[in-house]
Amino acid sequence: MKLLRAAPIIRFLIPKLHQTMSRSLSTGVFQNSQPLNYRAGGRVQPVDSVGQEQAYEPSTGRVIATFACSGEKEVNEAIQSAKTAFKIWRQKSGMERSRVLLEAARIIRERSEELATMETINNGKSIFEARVDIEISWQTLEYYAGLAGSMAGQHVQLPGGSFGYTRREPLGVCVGIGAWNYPFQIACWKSGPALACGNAMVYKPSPFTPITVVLLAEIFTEAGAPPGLFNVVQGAAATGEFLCKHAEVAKISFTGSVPTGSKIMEMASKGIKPVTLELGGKSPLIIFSDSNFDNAVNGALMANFLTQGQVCCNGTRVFVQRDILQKFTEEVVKKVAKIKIGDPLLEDTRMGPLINRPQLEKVLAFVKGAKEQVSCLAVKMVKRNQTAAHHEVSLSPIGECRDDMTCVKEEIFGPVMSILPFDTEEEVLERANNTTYGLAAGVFSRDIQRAHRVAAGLQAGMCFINNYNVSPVELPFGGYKKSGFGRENGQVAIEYYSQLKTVCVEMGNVESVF
Ligand SMILES: NC(=O)c1ccc[n+]([C@@H]2O[C@H](COP(=O)([O-])OP(=O)(O)OC[C@H]3O[C@@H](n4cnc5c(N)ncnc54)[C@H](O)[C@@H]3O)[C@@H](O)[C@H]2O)c1
Ligand SMILES: O=CCc1c[nH]c2ccc(O)cc12
Repeated sequence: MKLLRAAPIIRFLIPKLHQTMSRSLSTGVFQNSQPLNYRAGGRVQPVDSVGQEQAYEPSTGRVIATFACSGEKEVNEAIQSAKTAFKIWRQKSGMERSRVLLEAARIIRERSEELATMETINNGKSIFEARVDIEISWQTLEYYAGLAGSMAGQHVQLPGGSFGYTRREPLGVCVGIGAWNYPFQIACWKSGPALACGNAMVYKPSPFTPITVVLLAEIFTEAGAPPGLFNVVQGAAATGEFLCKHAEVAKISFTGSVPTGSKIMEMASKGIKPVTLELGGKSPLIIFSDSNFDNAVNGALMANFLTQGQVCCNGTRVFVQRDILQKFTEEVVKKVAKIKIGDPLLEDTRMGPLINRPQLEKVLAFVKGAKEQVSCLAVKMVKRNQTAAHHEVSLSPIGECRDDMTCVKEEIFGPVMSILPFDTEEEVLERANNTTYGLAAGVFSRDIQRAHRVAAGLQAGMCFINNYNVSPVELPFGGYKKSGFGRENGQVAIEYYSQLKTVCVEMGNVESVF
């Protein structure tokens, strides 16, 4: 992961434009006062609703936004708005689309500090990490802007001078449904390739993190996107279902849990809609004793503790070769104890609060269960109660776990690392693959043949060798098995947001057999 310096941002000197969002915000101050739905190029209140949600600032437990969940009529309004924009956008050349995406990327870069601050306030991740998320976000738009101008088909010569060619065409109105752990970034991972291909999008963020995706919508408009190209509806499951069941939606790209992914696929199947499913994981990280020890320890930390451990591809099952197990565990415990937990807007904080209290309770229940399952368990537990209700994090690298423990089998989505000893390559590969998930995996070894052999044998869509949790936009990302299908990022994402038309051209006369 590239680390960013805190750059002074000129935007903060222009309070008129972005008054409510400036980096001068400290924890406990922000209060949303604007509509959080976005369609036809502006913020709107939904025309109907299915209940109400509240979004929190995790580090204080304060309600920062109260909003109506979009009902069926509002969802339809957003889709109609997207349809209108699609008619214009699909006619644009790749280079014209590219210019809009590049301008959006430029604005995001210019407003990075403000966007990162809002992401931190609403999600709880450290400002240090949020800056990286925003950097990856504008890079994503730049990357797909770069591809937009060169999307092309194939020319195929046929007998007698006839020929055929293929055209890569947009799908239409695409729906994006996102999770709360990377609110802004997930919206860019979906909208970047979708818009580059000529589609329009209606996006629904998680009700826990409704704020920053609306800023993205405003940025697209400011960058020159036709009104309605990128729309936002807010809400939870019911709103999501209206989107998935709508007859005029051409594609659904979903990021979230396996159970919800399964429901999305079922709804999409009724309308024969293609889906991309970016789901959960319980990924293995294999550390051989010939690894560079310090890199392996750092890799394990990167694999487990970013965004308070709430990362889909985290390498939470850390298999360590037995001869270095003790040294490795001691070093991890030592380094974990030094992780600076606290107010996520402070410069030196590296770990903020979990997203909310139910998530915290869930994580703590896993840790409690793990302690009960193994008598000689070495649990390093740092628990700091801050003044506010949600500001609590448990860091628990658990020594000498067994494969059959609940905390080893199930996705926890919190800062909990399970350390599992192993002896041989064959054994560890079998154990690493013994899961219904297949999102990511990692291997640390100095033996390059072994590293590549193990990567080839791992049943996971994203494999890291001698690093973990770096996600350059140039590389495709997505799961095997129950972790989903389809890919985000990389050139291949274009295939998931476009359809291929074949045109067959006759240059001679029609010879009828009748
Ligand atoms: N593979 C990836 O890229 C990736 C990235 C981030 C998170 N995740 C996974 O996401 C999960 C955590 O996120 P979460 O708690 O937000 O997941 P979730 O499945 O509860 O919710 C995800 C989104 O789906 C919506 N939703 C819920 N029920 C729905 C329904 N019936 N129809 C339509 N939409 C519905 C939610 O409102 C939210 O916007 C973890 O399992 C994590 O691994 C995966
Ligand atoms: O929580 C998931 C994190 C993640 C890291 N890199 C990528 C790339 C594409 C995604 O859809 C998710 C992720």
